[in-house]
Amino acid sequence: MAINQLIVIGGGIAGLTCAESYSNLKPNDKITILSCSPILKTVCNIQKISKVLESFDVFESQFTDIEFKNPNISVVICDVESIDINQRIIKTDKGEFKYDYLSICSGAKPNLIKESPYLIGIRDTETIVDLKNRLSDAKRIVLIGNGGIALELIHEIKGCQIIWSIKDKHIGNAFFDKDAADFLFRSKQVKDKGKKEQNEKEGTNEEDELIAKNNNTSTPSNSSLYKSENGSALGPQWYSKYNFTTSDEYNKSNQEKKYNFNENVNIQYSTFLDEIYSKDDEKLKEELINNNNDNNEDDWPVYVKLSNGKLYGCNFIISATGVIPNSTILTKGNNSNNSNDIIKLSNDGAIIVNEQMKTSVDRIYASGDVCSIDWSESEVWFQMRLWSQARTQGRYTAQCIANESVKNTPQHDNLDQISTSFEFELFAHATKFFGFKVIMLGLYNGQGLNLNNINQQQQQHEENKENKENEDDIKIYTREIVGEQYVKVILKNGRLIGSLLIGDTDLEETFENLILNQIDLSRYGAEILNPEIDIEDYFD
Ligand SMILES: Cc1cc2nc3c(=O)[nH]c(=O)nc-3n(C[C@H](O)[C@H](O)[C@H](O)COP(=O)(O)OP(=O)(O)OC[C@H]3O[C@@H](n4cnc5c(N)ncnc54)[C@H](O)[C@@H]3O)c2cc1C
Ligand SMILES: NC(=O)C1=CN([C@@H]2O[C@H](COP(=O)(O)OP(=O)(O)OC[C@H]3O[C@@H](n4cnc5c(N)ncnc54)[C@H](O)[C@@H]3O)[C@@H](O)[C@H]2O)C=CC1
Repeated sequence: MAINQLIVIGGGIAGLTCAESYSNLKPNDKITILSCSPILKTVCNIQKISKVLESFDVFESQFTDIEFKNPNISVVICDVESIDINQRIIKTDKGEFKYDYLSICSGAKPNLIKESPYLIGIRDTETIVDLKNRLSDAKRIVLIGNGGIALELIHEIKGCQIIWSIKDKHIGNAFFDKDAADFLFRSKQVKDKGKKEQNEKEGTNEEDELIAKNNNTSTPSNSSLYKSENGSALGPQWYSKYNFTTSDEYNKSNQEKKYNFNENVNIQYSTFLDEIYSKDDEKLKEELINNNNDNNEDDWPVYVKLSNGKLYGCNFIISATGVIPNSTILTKGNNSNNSNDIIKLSNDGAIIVNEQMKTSVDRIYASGDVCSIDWSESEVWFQMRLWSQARTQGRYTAQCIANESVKNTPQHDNLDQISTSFEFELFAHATKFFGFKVIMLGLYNGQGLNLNNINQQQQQHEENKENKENEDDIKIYTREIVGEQYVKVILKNGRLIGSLLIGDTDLEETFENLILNQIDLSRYGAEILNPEIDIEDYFD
């Protein structure tokens, strides 16, 4: 029986899941993980929320723990430089490695909008340590971006002013439409107010909680040995381990000024970052003369000019503006940047894989943030660069490689099936924003539908307080209790195709079943969201 050598590049969630799943499927094969970070990401405490939704914790494991647990896995800490696809050799700073099969799980890095020593991105533990250090004496920062990281940071960073520049008209555009974003925004204010009142009543304050939280902060590990490379992406609720209060505020035990979201966050809607000026930049002097100087009474190390002409001095800038897939390890030396390129990439630079997670090169597979998937035939699944998808893809890739390796051999019939393409049938994501549980199912935001129609319909909904059918036979129903929960469903031709659930709604399992079963719900109309009715009774 031939023993295959599988090489996995990357020790993030996709890489480790791929390596461990393959190890279970083919315990006699050899697996080598090449990672520039000695800290690998493992998943623990997996809890099934529904058929497709699960929550889990992500732990940082030493590579020696992984080798101990899986005798056929070895880990080499190295920097992969390029891949000779003809000789099937991987070139690294620690020498060359030959593979029979290769799984590229090299993740992504922050897409920084400008180069500046005052501008940082957030990805791994190291970048968080940098953020924490910079915050310790910061009075004002500028946050650019309106996606997952920005939403988390705006909720967590306390004690300094944040100028939040977003290119959209509402917050959280990467995840939410205006309706849902407004709900979150208003609910956060209600929640903050309630918390403040309760604290005052009980004589506790936010600082006590933060001190407790800070005491629990584990020593951050050095996640990457290579300065030029990033470590693995942080885990769910990564921020709960850290306290992002500036020491200035934090150390004043009897401070008068309490944190207040409205006062501390200045949102600049529909703006882009135009320029960054260091304080001794000649052009800055001109800008300061021309600009209304109200925002800049202090002397700041760096200044930011936004597209609306406003100039803000600040201590530093966070660019939370998406990611760039780490695909150059495969393209280097293989692509020449023309249409005949051997390695097929998507527009955003990710490695395109087919329905077997195989790249355009034989024996090379890819999964997680580095890959691009557009083969799913399901109308209600789409790719987003998330933990849950990286895990599913890593497992499915292991299955595909194992299937391929036993093709036309007697072992074929004995191979376990731990994953199928069914895992790409329904988009499902469970997370938390502003302290609220958030569940996204299917086309929860009307992705790929005629959004103008949907938006118009939502406007009508606001004006008329009733939903109307549009040309595409798409109906959107929403219900909300400010500060508690928000429920949105999207129906196409009477069938549920997406749902967004914020707060403890207990509806995830029911709606997931309704999307998967594609039952015609037309006759229920808006009743589908009537809280007096137990919707499950209808469909038992
Ligand atoms: C701050 C933050 C918060 C997030 N929060 C959530 C969340 O709440 N929920 C959610 O679902 N998703 C979240 N995500 C997204 C999620 O973390 C990623 O989608 C997921 O971790 C991707 O996993 P991956 O294994 O593909 O990549 P990564 O975790 O980036 O791992 C890539 C690995 O490849 C290695 N590597 C890269 N280049 C090389 C090289 N040349 N040589 C050797 N090794 C290399 C890296 O060291 C790393 O080990 C968050 C992301 C960030 C940055
Ligand atoms: N709870 C969760 O599920 C979380 C998931 N993540 C994931 O981590 C990854 C990284 O997060 P983010 O960086 O927040 O990416 P993101 O994709 O969530 O959001 C990127 C944001 O940057 C904006 N943007 C892009 N280019 C810009 C430019 N030039 N100027 C101004 N704005 C620009 C986009 O409009 C968008 O609002 C994403 O894949 C995200 O899905 C991150 C945090 C939390």
